[in-house]
Amino acid sequence: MSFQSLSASLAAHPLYTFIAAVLGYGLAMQAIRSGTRKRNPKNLPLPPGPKGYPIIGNLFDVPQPKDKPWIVYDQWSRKYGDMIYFKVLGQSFLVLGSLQRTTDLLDKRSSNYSDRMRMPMILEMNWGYDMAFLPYGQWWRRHRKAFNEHFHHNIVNKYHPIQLREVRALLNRLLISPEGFMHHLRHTFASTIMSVAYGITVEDSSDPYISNAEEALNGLVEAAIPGAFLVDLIPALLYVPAWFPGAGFKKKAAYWSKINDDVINKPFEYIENELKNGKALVPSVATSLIERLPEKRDPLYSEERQIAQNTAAVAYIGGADTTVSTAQTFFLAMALYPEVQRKAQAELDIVVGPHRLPDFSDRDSLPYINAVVKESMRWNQVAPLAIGHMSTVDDEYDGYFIPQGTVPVVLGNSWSILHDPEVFSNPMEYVPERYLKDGKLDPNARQPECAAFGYGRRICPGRHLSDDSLYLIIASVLSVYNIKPPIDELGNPLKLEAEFTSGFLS
Ligand code: HEM
Repeated sequence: MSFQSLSASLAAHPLYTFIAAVLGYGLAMQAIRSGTRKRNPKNLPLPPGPKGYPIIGNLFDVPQPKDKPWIVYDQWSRKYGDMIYFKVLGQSFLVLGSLQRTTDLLDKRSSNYSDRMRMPMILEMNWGYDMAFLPYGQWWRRHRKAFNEHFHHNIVNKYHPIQLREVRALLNRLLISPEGFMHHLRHTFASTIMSVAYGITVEDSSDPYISNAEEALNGLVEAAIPGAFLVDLIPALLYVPAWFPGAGFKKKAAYWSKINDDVINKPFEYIENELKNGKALVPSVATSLIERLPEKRDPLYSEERQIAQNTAAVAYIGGADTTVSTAQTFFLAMALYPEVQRKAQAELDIVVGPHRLPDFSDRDSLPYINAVVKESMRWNQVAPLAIGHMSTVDDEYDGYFIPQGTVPVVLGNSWSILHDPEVFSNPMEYVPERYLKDGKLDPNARQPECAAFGYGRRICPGRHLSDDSLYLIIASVLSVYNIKPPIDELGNPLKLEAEFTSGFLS
């Protein structure tokens, strides 16, 4: 074989293509980095972090999504400080490990730190409809505005009747089959948010709307931590054929993409058709958005329809899995901390009494219950690294250079912030008393809301709805049930240990 034919057949070999893509990408990123040096005229240092290798950077140091990355970053913070900078294949990451850092950058400079990393895997999975992954700009703003109109602080009380109905149904399901509490909680939130978003009442969790959305979320949990799939770091891999070893991500992406199609289209089209046929529907986010669409011949119609469709789907997707996770945390905490449970029930006995169930009007009179809601948010965060923010221009901060260009993904380590032993003594313990002073909520205590819902202009817009749901579940369940550990065959309580899953949502 001649040298030319050998090199020609090598060039056609997929492994060669792969290696060339990795090296090419690494070299391109090195070139961008040299460009970065030119943009740093004061020659400021980058923030500290683990030293990496040329081209691959810290590829072998970064924790995998299954390894609870927030805990690893928390340990790194002790070595490098509360700003850790590292690179993987040219992509820069900046992990912020304290409230001061997230406030300075993500809140106070949020006009610069509100973009999102382009994640090819997420887009391949058809998540482009979810505003959580949209780049900062006009298209995102239009989505956020449509969403806020239905979920801002002063409007969420219109969903109280749905929340009351669903939480009471939960109490009934818990009575019939208490051992299924994990499933019942999931059903309650899915059903609540389905009613809010589409006005659809879901009788059973095997309902295809719910099972589709849950399957879509399973994919998101796997893929949404930056770097979880190599293709996010080496977008050239998108062009590798699906049969190529290591290109399994393509099959996964195609599967989830189809599921997402159904999540976006099916319930929305159902509501659209029912309205077209003149059916009287329960008012919902979807009906209100559809009724306000411009005429079909209006040039804005198709964009506005897409925003409406995306907004309803995102309400469901953003709301179904997050709050349920915090409610499950609450159940675990009650089984582990009976004394906390007893105090919460004593408060309910005095304020609500034995003849009715608590409702939203009781909330201001239940400081201990409110503290339990807060501690359930803090003890284990649903989204411990929030969602990565990205800067749009170069920045100087505290004597460091923070480059745009290769664009640092800025991860607020909410877990570190809410487990800082200087602020929360014994942070691994579940202690609602941290938020109380003289029997009232202490306004000076650090609130978990400062980090649990993310930061700046991207802060979670569903937080008010979620807070109401959590309060009602916690107050209602504790007013009629005791939560205890399971028992063994001799009737002795099993020893429980708190253990949380890893991934984008914990
Ligand atoms: C315990 C409950 C919840 C938690 C802990 C939570 C947490 C978060 C976090 C950490 C972010 C990322 C913020 C950032 O980028 O800095 C976020 C974004 C978002 N959340 Fe939530 N969330 C919860 C409930 C909900 C609910 C109930 C909804 C919908 C009704 C929702 C809808 C969204 C949306 C649409 C975004 C994207 C915002 C954007 O990128 O502009 N979330 N959430």
